[in-house]
Amino acid sequence: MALTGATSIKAIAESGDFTSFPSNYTFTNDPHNEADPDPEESIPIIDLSLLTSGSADQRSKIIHDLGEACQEWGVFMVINHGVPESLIGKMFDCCQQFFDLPEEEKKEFQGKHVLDPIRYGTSVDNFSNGKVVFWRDFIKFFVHPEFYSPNKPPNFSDISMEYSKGIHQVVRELLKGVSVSLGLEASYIDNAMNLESGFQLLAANLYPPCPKPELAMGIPSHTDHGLLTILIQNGVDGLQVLRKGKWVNVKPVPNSLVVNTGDHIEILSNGKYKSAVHRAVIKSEVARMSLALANGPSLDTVVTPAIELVDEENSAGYVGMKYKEYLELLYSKLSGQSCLDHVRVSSNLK
Ligand SMILES: O=C(O)CCC(=O)C(=O)O
Ligand SMILES: [Fe+2]
Repeated sequence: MALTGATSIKAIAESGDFTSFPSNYTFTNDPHNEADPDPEESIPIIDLSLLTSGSADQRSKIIHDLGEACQEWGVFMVINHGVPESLIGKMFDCCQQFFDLPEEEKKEFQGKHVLDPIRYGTSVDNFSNGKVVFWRDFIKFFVHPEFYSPNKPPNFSDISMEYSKGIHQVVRELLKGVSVSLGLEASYIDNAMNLESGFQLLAANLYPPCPKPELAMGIPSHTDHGLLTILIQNGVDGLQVLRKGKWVNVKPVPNSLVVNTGDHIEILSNGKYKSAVHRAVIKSEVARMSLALANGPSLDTVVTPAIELVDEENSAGYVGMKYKEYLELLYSKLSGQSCLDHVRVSSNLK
């Protein structure tokens, strides 16, 4: 089989047609340094029901924990989030059915432009300018404020609409807590980021079984562009987050949502909360699937550090940029690598 970027990883993995591992899948930039198998601290857990309906004491404890999770980790798990397990199960079923479609049918969804609302692809966006192909197929679609979805399988659209609405609700609640943790009004981020028309991008990632998982990479080290990304997986681990210079394996507790901070939380908080650096490794003999739902400001919002967080001691560390322009820069010029350096005020590197 010809190993070109246009061939899905699923088709390649299923063909089993390797005499030696193809060099264009061998990833060397980000050496596969092992994550610490037994880290001293574990990833924080936030009980959302205490944030939304706990006592005043419980609420202030959770807000404190949430602030600490954002500041110290950039990743945390949310339990009692209210998104039904059955709905999550249906989402995975739909995504599996999508990836199981014949190649020609999936290719109908290949976008031409990086901001096309539905994009099926392999490796990473705009990968053709890079030499390494990552061990991942994806389908990405915009679900808010306008809703798009592939029309195959037939119930994909209904299920993903229900799922993304449920997640938007969770994100808006979390961002109330994040606002208070920054010393701002609870509705601050919701208003400043125009979350009523906030941009949501749903990405389903498929990482098929790999004959040499130690040589390949699913998604290399990166940060996400939005405010918060909500991630769930099909029970197979592979997400790692960089903490204090070391990769930490994320092992979600049952029925939790994994949340990571994105670039626009870093900008808005004037660098108090950093955008989480993470990657997806290939480890398993079985297929891994993850659903990453990026939740950002509205596309027209010009994001700057919150004025309340800027003073003589803490000058603004980032220049304002419209979120849409940020995305265009990220995807068309920078091939999905972090854009933060472009908005960071260089005299204020933290
Ligand atoms: O599959 C994962 O665990 C990570 C996915 C991810 O980082 C992304 O889609 O941006
Ligand atoms: Fe990511």
